[in-house]
Amino acid sequence: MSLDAPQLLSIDGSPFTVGIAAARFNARLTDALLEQVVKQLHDAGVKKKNLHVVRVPGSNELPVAAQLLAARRKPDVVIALGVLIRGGTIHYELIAESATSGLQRVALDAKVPVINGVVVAENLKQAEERCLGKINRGGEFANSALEMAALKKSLSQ
Ligand SMILES: Nc1c(NC[C@H](O)[C@H](O)[C@H](O)CO)[nH]c(=O)[nH]c1=O
Ligand SMILES: CC(=O)[C@@H](O)COP(=O)(O)O
Repeated sequence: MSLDAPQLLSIDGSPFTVGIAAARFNARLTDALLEQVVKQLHDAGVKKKNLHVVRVPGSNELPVAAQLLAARRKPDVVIALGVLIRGGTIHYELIAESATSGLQRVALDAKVPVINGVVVAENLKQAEERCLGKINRGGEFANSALEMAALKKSLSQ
């Protein structure tokens, strides 16, 4: 279990615009991740009007949604959220790989940081621990987003 996430740097989120794409697959868990992310961003000062949330069917659709958000909403950072749980076939593994490389591609092509907030779990218990339990992955994704938005801003000046 990975618990060694970096400490949040002291970052004022008030100047930032954030795009969030969240899958609807495994909705109880992705909704919880989304709540954690939004709470952390609000706590850091990100304004409600500067949060653009879109939903997609599953994690496979996240790269396109991230690309559309990056192009249409001009965010400082995009966060992609999904929960992939091993099924009976290797389908989840293929999606995990293509979503990961797709999200990175969008980030590099659009020159906008894209946070990979896709939880990939062997089973429901692992996924619940990360989205509903003592591991606050959503908060960690939000912190990464704030740090990358701040980095982008500082290097753009
Ligand atoms: N099995 C999971 C999926 N599967 C759905 C795909 O992401 C996609 O929507 C479908 O293949 C149509 O392109 N998605 C998740 O987010 N989590 C899963 O566990
Ligand atoms: C339909 C899916 O997204 C797929 O991952 C479901 O799992 P399975 O591998 O059992 O077909």
